[in-house]
Amino acid sequence: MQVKTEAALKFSADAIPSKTTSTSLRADRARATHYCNPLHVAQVVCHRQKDGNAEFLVRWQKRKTSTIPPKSVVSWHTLEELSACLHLVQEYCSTFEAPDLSKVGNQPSLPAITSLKRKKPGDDSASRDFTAINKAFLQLPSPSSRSASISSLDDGANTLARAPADDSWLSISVYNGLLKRREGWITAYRPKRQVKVTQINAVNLPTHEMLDHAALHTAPLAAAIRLFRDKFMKKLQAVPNLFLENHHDTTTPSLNFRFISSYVLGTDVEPMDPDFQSRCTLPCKPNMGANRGCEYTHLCICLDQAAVDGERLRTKDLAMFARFKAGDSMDGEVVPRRFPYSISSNPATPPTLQAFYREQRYPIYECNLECSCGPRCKSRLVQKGRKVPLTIFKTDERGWGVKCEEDLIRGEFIDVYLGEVITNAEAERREDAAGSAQKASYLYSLDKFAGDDFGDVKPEDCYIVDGEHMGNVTRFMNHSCEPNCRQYTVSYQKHDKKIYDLAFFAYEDIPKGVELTFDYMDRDEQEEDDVAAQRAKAEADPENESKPKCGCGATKCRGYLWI
Ligand SMILES: C[S@@+](CC[C@H](N)C(=O)[O-])C[C@H]1O[C@@H](n2cnc3c(N)ncnc32)[C@H](O)[C@@H]1O
Repeated sequence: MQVKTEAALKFSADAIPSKTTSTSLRADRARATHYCNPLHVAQVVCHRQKDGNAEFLVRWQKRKTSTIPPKSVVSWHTLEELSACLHLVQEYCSTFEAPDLSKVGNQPSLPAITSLKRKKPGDDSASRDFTAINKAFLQLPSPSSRSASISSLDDGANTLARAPADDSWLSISVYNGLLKRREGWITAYRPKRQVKVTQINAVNLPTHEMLDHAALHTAPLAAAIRLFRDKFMKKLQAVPNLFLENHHDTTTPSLNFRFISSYVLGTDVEPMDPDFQSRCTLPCKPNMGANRGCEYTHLCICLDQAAVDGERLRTKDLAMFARFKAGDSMDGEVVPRRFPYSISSNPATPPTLQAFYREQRYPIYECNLECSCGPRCKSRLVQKGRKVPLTIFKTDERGWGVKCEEDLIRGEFIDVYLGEVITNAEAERREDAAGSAQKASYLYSLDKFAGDDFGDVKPEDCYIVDGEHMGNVTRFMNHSCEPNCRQYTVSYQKHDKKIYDLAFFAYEDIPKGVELTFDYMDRDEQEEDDVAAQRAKAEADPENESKPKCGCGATKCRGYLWI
């Protein structure tokens, strides 16, 4: 049996087994206890080619309680050792230009890739320039205190860079000795025999030499890219009727994303007490209405807050109809109400959102688990989940997008937006942490009822859905100023104005394969001239300079995403 030695943990190049021969398999096993824990890895900084394989330079999280000299420790690791942190390797690899598909094919299992190129700064939102990497890597002291002489870590454990005379050097040096596993952490280790701990200055990590080497040796990244794809496909397989398509490059959506099937409630997010759940009782009963659901449009308590059916009210009570037309509130009045969905007698035709709801954006109240009606009730649709087959696909210039594999008819339900439900304060904290980098945004406010007539939900108390790291397919839907889908509020618990569903319906007939989009600002339709004037004004305003530009290409494009 292979005995684990401290030498095996050395983070010089020689310590990393790279070939799976019978002896190196044993070596792999010996290293198995040193698989990198994602909680301890801060960032993947650079890569190099070693014996034809890629190795990645990893920066470890700083250990608050550590008294061991290095405040930042880096080490080289194989893909295998980084198998639990592949999303960090993927983030690093996204700083390289995707390879030409005509050379590498587009199969789920990719052949070796030879044309990866380091992206030029500003190529797209995912690209980072090297200065940015360096800055993120260390909280740098002022440039004047940096060492003028930087050695490459490629030189191995004996590299010693000349340090500047001031004390700042201590906090920026990188221990380059042995690593040891201690209390679940991988820490720098100073063997007793070792008289002098070798350190290198890490002010400019990755060094220019490392960057040059990485730019020249991109071929081994093909193995990493293949792994990203395989791992994402595994996540996708757990979601019915969902596919991935990429005819542009070999990238895969972020591995730091988990598909979920319902909201995940964050800290301090409280759903309403189920005891206050309003529900329909008698005369509603399961499977009434010729097996097509509830027919009690003026008695069902669940329709209390539904839209008033003006046409039927006119035939029933002219005086009341006049009040309704004059804009009086019909809350609490026994009047005919409208079911939100039309159910066709043809089972091949999907249910659709009634025109009134589609145009007026009236909140939809569906029956809930406590209701007396059965599963066929007309007021149950969104809660039954997505039925249409969707594909996440790579767009020309807007990252990933979503399309449907079948024709959609106007008013057809697509899916809800899911994610982690967080407080406003937490959303602000996350936005601040993301900084000014032009990152994609996945925050969706649950503010439909903020400042409504009852005034019981203040804007600052609204919750926010964050779909960045957990969510579902709709988190990949892009914005258009002339969208073909719209988002509607769907509630099961009428009194809970803070947690409800954000449901997407087709706003027009959408042929199969057309990208599904919605308006991130949820604006009503405007005249073309008004939009053009608005766009010209926005473009002239220096405050908008750093705002993300819209690439929807619509005639009525407002120019910016959030404007
Ligand atoms: C909810 S995500 C949509 C999915 C995203 N494309 C992706 O690849 O993950 C929102 C982000 O997508 C990009 N995006 C969406 N619509 C866009 C548009 N019309 N023009 C430019 N970028 C857009 C922006 O980066 C935005 O912050």
